[in-house]
Amino acid sequence: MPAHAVIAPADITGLLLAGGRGSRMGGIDKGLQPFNGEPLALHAMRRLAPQVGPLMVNANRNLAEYEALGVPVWPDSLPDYPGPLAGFLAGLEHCTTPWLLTVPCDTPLFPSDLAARLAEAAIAGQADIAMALAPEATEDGPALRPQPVFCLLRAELRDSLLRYTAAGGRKVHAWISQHRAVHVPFDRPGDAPDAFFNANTLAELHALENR
Ligand SMILES: Nc1nc2c(ncn2[C@@H]2O[C@H](COP(=O)(O)OP(=O)(O)OP(=O)(O)O)[C@@H](O)[C@H]2O)c(=O)[nH]1
Ligand SMILES: [Mg+2]
Repeated sequence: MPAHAVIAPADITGLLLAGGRGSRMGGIDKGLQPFNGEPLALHAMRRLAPQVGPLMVNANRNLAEYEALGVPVWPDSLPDYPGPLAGFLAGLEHCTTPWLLTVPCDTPLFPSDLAARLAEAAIAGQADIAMALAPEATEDGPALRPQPVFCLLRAELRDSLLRYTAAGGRKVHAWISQHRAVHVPFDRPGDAPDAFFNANTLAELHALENR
């Protein structure tokens, strides 16, 4: 790859991951839950759209409601809610751009420069995957934690992920570690410290609304 290569937004398909069970929310469809009066999925799509070219949604329930967002909706091809890698796979199976960017449906404040910074790091590191790192509070103070569902993936990884999941693999980190990956910290001065706050429970969702 030439050193001056860049990844343009049009080279990236944005994939909203909304295919989980939402069990910590009582089994409801997380992406359709209202956040400040509008579905979480709509907030995420609005933030994602200016950063990428094509958009798609991965969902396994209420497909018509996701289709109302006006973008293609793809369910998992793997049965039984095997986890986020099933969403990655659904995205890679339908992606026609060289890169795919995944974002989850439950993190409405994710950075507006997510795609640009992951893309820059992927090129600089000649990587096939770029994953976000975000500051999180721990007992020993703030630490940078991987955000495995915020991933920029080269579309050519599809066959690798097909093989990994067909063999029963379910762990995002284990699959990613088979590839050339870079980690991209989002803790610069000016980065919002709560950009990667996600809502797993309704209480967390309401707390996030009131920030
Ligand atoms: N396609 C697909 N996506 C999933 C699956 N499990 C989780 N995800 C997505 O991965 C992201 C992070 O998952 P979680 O925060 O654990 O969401 P969840 O699995 O719906 O919620 P819990 O059941 O409470 O764990 C979310 O965007 C989910 O929609 C799955 O089995 N299939
Ligand atoms: Mg889960």
